[in-house]
Amino acid sequence: MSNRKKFDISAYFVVGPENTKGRPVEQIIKEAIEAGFTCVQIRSKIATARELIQLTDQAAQVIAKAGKSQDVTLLVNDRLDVVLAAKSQGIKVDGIHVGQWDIPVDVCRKYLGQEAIIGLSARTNEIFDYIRTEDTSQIDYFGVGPLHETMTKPDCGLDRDGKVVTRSFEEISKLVKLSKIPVVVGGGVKLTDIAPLAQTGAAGFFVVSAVSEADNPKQAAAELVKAWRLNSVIL
Ligand SMILES: Cc1ncc(COP(=O)(O)OP(=O)(O)O)c(N)n1
Ligand SMILES: Cc1nc(C(=O)O)sc1CCOP(=O)(O)O
Ligand SMILES: [Mg+2]
Repeated sequence: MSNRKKFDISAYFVVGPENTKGRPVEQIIKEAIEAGFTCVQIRSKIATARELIQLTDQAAQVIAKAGKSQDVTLLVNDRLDVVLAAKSQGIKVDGIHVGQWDIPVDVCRKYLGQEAIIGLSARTNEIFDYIRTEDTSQIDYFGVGPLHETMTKPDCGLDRDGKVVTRSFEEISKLVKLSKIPVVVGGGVKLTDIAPLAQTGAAGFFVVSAVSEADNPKQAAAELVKAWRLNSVIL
């Protein structure tokens, strides 16, 4: 199912070793997947390239052991080099997530090919401009946020004055209606956000800490997935 025509970003887990309170990343990924998460992004600002390749390998193996290689999408944040190295080692990684200041989408597409899944994030108001002015045909989804200020990524949503600008459900609904590609929303997302978020028509939510820092990650993940399924307007 993880190809450009059919992939599921409804419950999207972003994680790296700095997010797990010292617990093994692969164990928490395993629990998130068992609980029904549909997409995993390996994201670390401290891990080396070799560590990121290893984490990607571990995630791919966990997904395969759960029998979900065709159902759960595995992406790497920022690092085209890591995706290429992982693929060259035979690791099943489906694509990359980049921001507007990262490796450009056309370069990712050139090296990863037409089958790869490429997500792009930007601040919501920039995405409105992006949708109006740019060709989005090479992008598979937009990652949008922050819904709330978050310690996981303190620099997200910063405006020119250094103030964090968060996104309203109304803005997200508007963006979802305008966008030709799916929109996944994150940034401080907690269980209580899932129902109103699902009602915006977004394709999904992404979280780091709501799962990775939970006392019981599997239970936290299961509650998020259940809430999304109960409230989603997308069938
Ligand atoms: C699904 C998703 N959406 C947004 C982001 C943020 O990407 P970016 O702005 O490039 O910031 P970093 O994650 O690289 O710090 C994301 N990673 N995933
Ligand atoms: C990786 C990332 N991107 C964001 C954005 O708004 O673009 S917020 C974010 C981190 C989200 O972590 P948590 O679920 O712990 O708040
Ligand atoms: Mg980035």
